[in-house]
Amino acid sequence: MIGELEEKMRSFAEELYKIGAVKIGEFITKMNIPTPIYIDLRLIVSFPKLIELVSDIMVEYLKRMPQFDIICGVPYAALPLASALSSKLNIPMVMRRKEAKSYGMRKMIEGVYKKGDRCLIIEDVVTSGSSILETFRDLKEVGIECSHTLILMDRQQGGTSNLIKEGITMHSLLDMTHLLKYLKEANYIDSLVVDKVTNYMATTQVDLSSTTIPSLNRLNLPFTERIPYAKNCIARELFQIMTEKQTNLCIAADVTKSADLINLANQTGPHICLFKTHIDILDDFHVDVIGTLQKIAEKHNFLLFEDRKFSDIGKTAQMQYCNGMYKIKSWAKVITAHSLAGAGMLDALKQSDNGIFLLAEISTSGSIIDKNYATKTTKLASQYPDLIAGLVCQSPLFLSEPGFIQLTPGVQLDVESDGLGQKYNTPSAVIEKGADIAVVGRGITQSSEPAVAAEKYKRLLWDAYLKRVK
Ligand SMILES: O=c1ccn([C@@H]2O[C@H](COP(=O)(O)O)[C@@H](O)[C@H]2O)c(=O)[nH]1
Repeated sequence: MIGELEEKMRSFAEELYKIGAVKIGEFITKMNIPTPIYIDLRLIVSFPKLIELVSDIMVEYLKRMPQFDIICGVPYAALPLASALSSKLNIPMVMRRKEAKSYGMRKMIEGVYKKGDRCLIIEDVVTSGSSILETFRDLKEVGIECSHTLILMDRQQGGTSNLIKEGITMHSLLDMTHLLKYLKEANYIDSLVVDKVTNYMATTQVDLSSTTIPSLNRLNLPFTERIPYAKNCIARELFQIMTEKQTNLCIAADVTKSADLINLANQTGPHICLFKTHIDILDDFHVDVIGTLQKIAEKHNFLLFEDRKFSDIGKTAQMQYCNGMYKIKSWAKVITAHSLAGAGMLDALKQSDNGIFLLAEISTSGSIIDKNYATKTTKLASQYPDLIAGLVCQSPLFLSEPGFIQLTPGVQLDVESDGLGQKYNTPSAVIEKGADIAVVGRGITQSSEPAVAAEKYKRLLWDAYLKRVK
């Protein structure tokens, strides 16, 4: 920090808080570490006056630094800052691509430069410094020299020392200690938050030379701790419901009469987090059934889930989802899809408030799905974290992605198969094999007392989950 710029930085810190760029809560960093504070400086593009203020401060700061021939912003968040600075100082800018183009010159650095040019790297927020190093390496590759970086905000978690090891001096306008100080003095945060963040910074220093990035195993994490990792709204809601109701039971309500379906929802409602339907097996479907199910779902706090297993080209899948007599989109926020049609179909099914469980494995003997298909499905899911709530599978395919949910069907006590290929496991066996939510159908629907059976499955599944996360 530089003394005379302090007042400007204080008002900058307060402005950041006012526009919502400083968030207090539970978040996940790029390094997959939970954090109680998140700084989102990408927001400032929407506040031209703030860009103006910060680029003025940068210009002041640069008066004390060596001369540079070019400026490069770390993509993408720092690009508007670098470009504002470039025009204020009349120093040319170059741009680093995140990925090389698949056509043309395949250049990683765009713009006009020559070997030996001295470049100043601009970044918004630094935790470990890893993003600056990626940019630095690409610039070095084409002969551009960089030994300084000017950043807006240092989270003080090891960035300075990681960069200096590579010969880069980091200059920051603001650091976490000062941000907390200014916000506390302006009464935006209290000392509890200051202590929590300070303690967090002290215990989460990142040394890039020795770091194996902390890998998380979702099987050991309680559902509440997985909420911040979940990017899909339905996954977050399910973690919440499961925790509140202490149930990870999904009923497969495979009955063919509407009255039976409604009875099942009423009886099992208190014990389930998801009510899974195959709406097209009802002999007497009428839209009123949906309204009734919605009321019961609201009363007992569970979600309606249509196991439609979409698998067609995008356009057809979209019509199957939105149109026809079932109008699935209007009531089932949770649906299933096969992964075989790929990204186009997922784009077609995407809504802002829905969640898809992708089928990576199937619980029936003789299935032609193999390991390769399951792995590709997992990969596809990671490309759509906003849309995918989880995977339908029989084994723990994704361990280090705690934001996804493993949904496992084929669960029944005392029965191994149904004679038509379905394979069953016990509640404790599926939880051990990574299930977060277990689907039980005939184990409940064919019981003489579905409510009692549901309660029993609920207890067995929840106990097995508690044992796993202990
Ligand atoms: O791999 C899968 C995917 C989906 N299911 C569905 O789950 C239920 C299972 O019912 P049970 O009576 O418990 O056998 C059913 O609706 C299937 O369509 C599955 O079994 N396996």
